[in-house]
Amino acid sequence: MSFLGSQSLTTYSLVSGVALHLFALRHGEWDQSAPTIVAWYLVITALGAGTNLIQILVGTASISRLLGWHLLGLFGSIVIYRAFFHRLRKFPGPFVAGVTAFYASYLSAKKFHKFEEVGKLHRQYGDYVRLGPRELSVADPQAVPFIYGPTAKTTKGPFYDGTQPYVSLHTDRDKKQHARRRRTWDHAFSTKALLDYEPRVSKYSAQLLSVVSQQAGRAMNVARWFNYYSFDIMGDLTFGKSFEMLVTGNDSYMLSTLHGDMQSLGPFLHVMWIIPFFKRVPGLNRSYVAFWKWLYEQVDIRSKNEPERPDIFTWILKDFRSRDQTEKDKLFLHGDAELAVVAGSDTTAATLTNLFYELANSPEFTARLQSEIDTLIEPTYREMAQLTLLNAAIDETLRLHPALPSGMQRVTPPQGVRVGDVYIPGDCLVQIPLYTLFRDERCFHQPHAFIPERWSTRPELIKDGSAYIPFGSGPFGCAGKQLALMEIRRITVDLLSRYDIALSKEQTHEAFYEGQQDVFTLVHGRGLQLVFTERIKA
Ligand code: HEM
Repeated sequence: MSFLGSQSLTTYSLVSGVALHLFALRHGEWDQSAPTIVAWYLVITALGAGTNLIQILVGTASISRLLGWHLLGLFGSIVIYRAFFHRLRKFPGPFVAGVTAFYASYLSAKKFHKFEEVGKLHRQYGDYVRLGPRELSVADPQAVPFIYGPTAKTTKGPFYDGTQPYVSLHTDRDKKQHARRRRTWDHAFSTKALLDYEPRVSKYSAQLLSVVSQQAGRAMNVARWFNYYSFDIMGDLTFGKSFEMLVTGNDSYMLSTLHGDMQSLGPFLHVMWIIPFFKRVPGLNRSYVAFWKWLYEQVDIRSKNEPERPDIFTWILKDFRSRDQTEKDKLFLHGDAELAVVAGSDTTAATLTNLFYELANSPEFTARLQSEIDTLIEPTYREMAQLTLLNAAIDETLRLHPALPSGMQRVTPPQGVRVGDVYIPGDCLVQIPLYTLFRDERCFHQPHAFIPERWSTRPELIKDGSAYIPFGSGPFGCAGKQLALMEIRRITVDLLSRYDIALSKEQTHEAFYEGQQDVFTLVHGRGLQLVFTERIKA
């Protein structure tokens, strides 16, 4: 005997799926709850099967069949809604992109060249492309102030929840709280604080010089050594000790874990609901748990050992100690420790690699740059900051190869955002692909060519400089920009004053470009083989 007819229960199952989507999942963000939702499904299914509940209710209907109808209702409703009723439906783009965020993941995973794939979509569909069900890629230079500018009404998107429960300054989505924390970071990068960091930067520059002197005349993978340089500096300025990679010549635990995670998780950054599984499911989370245990140990050691001269962590600890030191404060502290190393390393290393690639391809410009550098005897940070050609080369490198090539995710405010004639509805994800934008004819003449002079003697080659934001802009712009520039200038000056550079015979342009990987920041998977030759000065 059955309590309900099998037919009506099938209908209820289907309708329950539709209702779950329309009245619950369609509203708000559920990414962080994904493991809990899946766990509930498993529990209910097990209970239904284990207690013969279904048999009592419907006789012959099986739990798996009803679950099937429920899921059909749920996913059917999601697809129909996204394709035909969603507020972004009028924006052009591949049909699949509008239906599932896995499309953007597919673009990311395909050779890790999302910046190029998205560029192709813009050439096909125009400035506004629907890249995901709730996501727009915007390549309109006019949109920059509305999405990233100091007075933009946008907030950071769900991508930033990827580090939950650890919330760093970078991943803090609460604007007020972020502004409070940002003041601490701004102290850590004040002009005075930077002077404390200068001797450390010089020390690691000298270590890298020593490595280069041993390998001069032979092909050398500089991408690897620039990574060691930037990571060792950030280790020193955060944990009070270098990772010693410039000395040992081996990858540290931090670098290999970070790069491993970026490779495996990079493609999932558009489907953030998957990330919590990697943190909470036993077995899957082994590397995650081990990493944070290691990080806690480093923070603990650093907290008990104050360095002679203040470092970045001095400021973060000071703020932490002035607070109640609640569990939340501890999550902030450890989130910030990770951020300091992560934000400061790959970005700087990738920029150095790209800079040296461009310089090796521009011998005439590099010779002039060397002459400029030769005017300084023992260059200080302040003096290096005045080198016109050096600064122009860095700017031009970041234009052609932005360290965050696909831009930064933001959410539009409830009232939406208007850019000229285009209205972007509220509560949508927007992202400006910096790689595409910085190579836009509307912003720069000869946009694909490396012409540093556009930033010095030939400003007419810049049509719209306001779109150029390699360090971001507004309240969430890069906190460590001046440290990054100090590191880049120091090692560039030290190397170019002693060495000429050239691509090694084996290094092709294709391999260099193919090896660039977009995993939120840009990394050089295949490296860059350069040959350093001692300079013969007149
Ligand atoms: C060439 C090197 C660098 C580039 C191109 C760069 C670029 C950027 C960009 C575009 C952002 C905005 C990210 C977003 O909105 O999601 C950012 C944020 C940030 N960067 Fe950098 N960065 C570089 C080096 C550094 C260094 C050396 C540090 C030192 C720790 C650093 C610390 C930070 C921090 C703390 C944030 C978060 C700021 C906030 O949310 O208020 N960066 N960076």
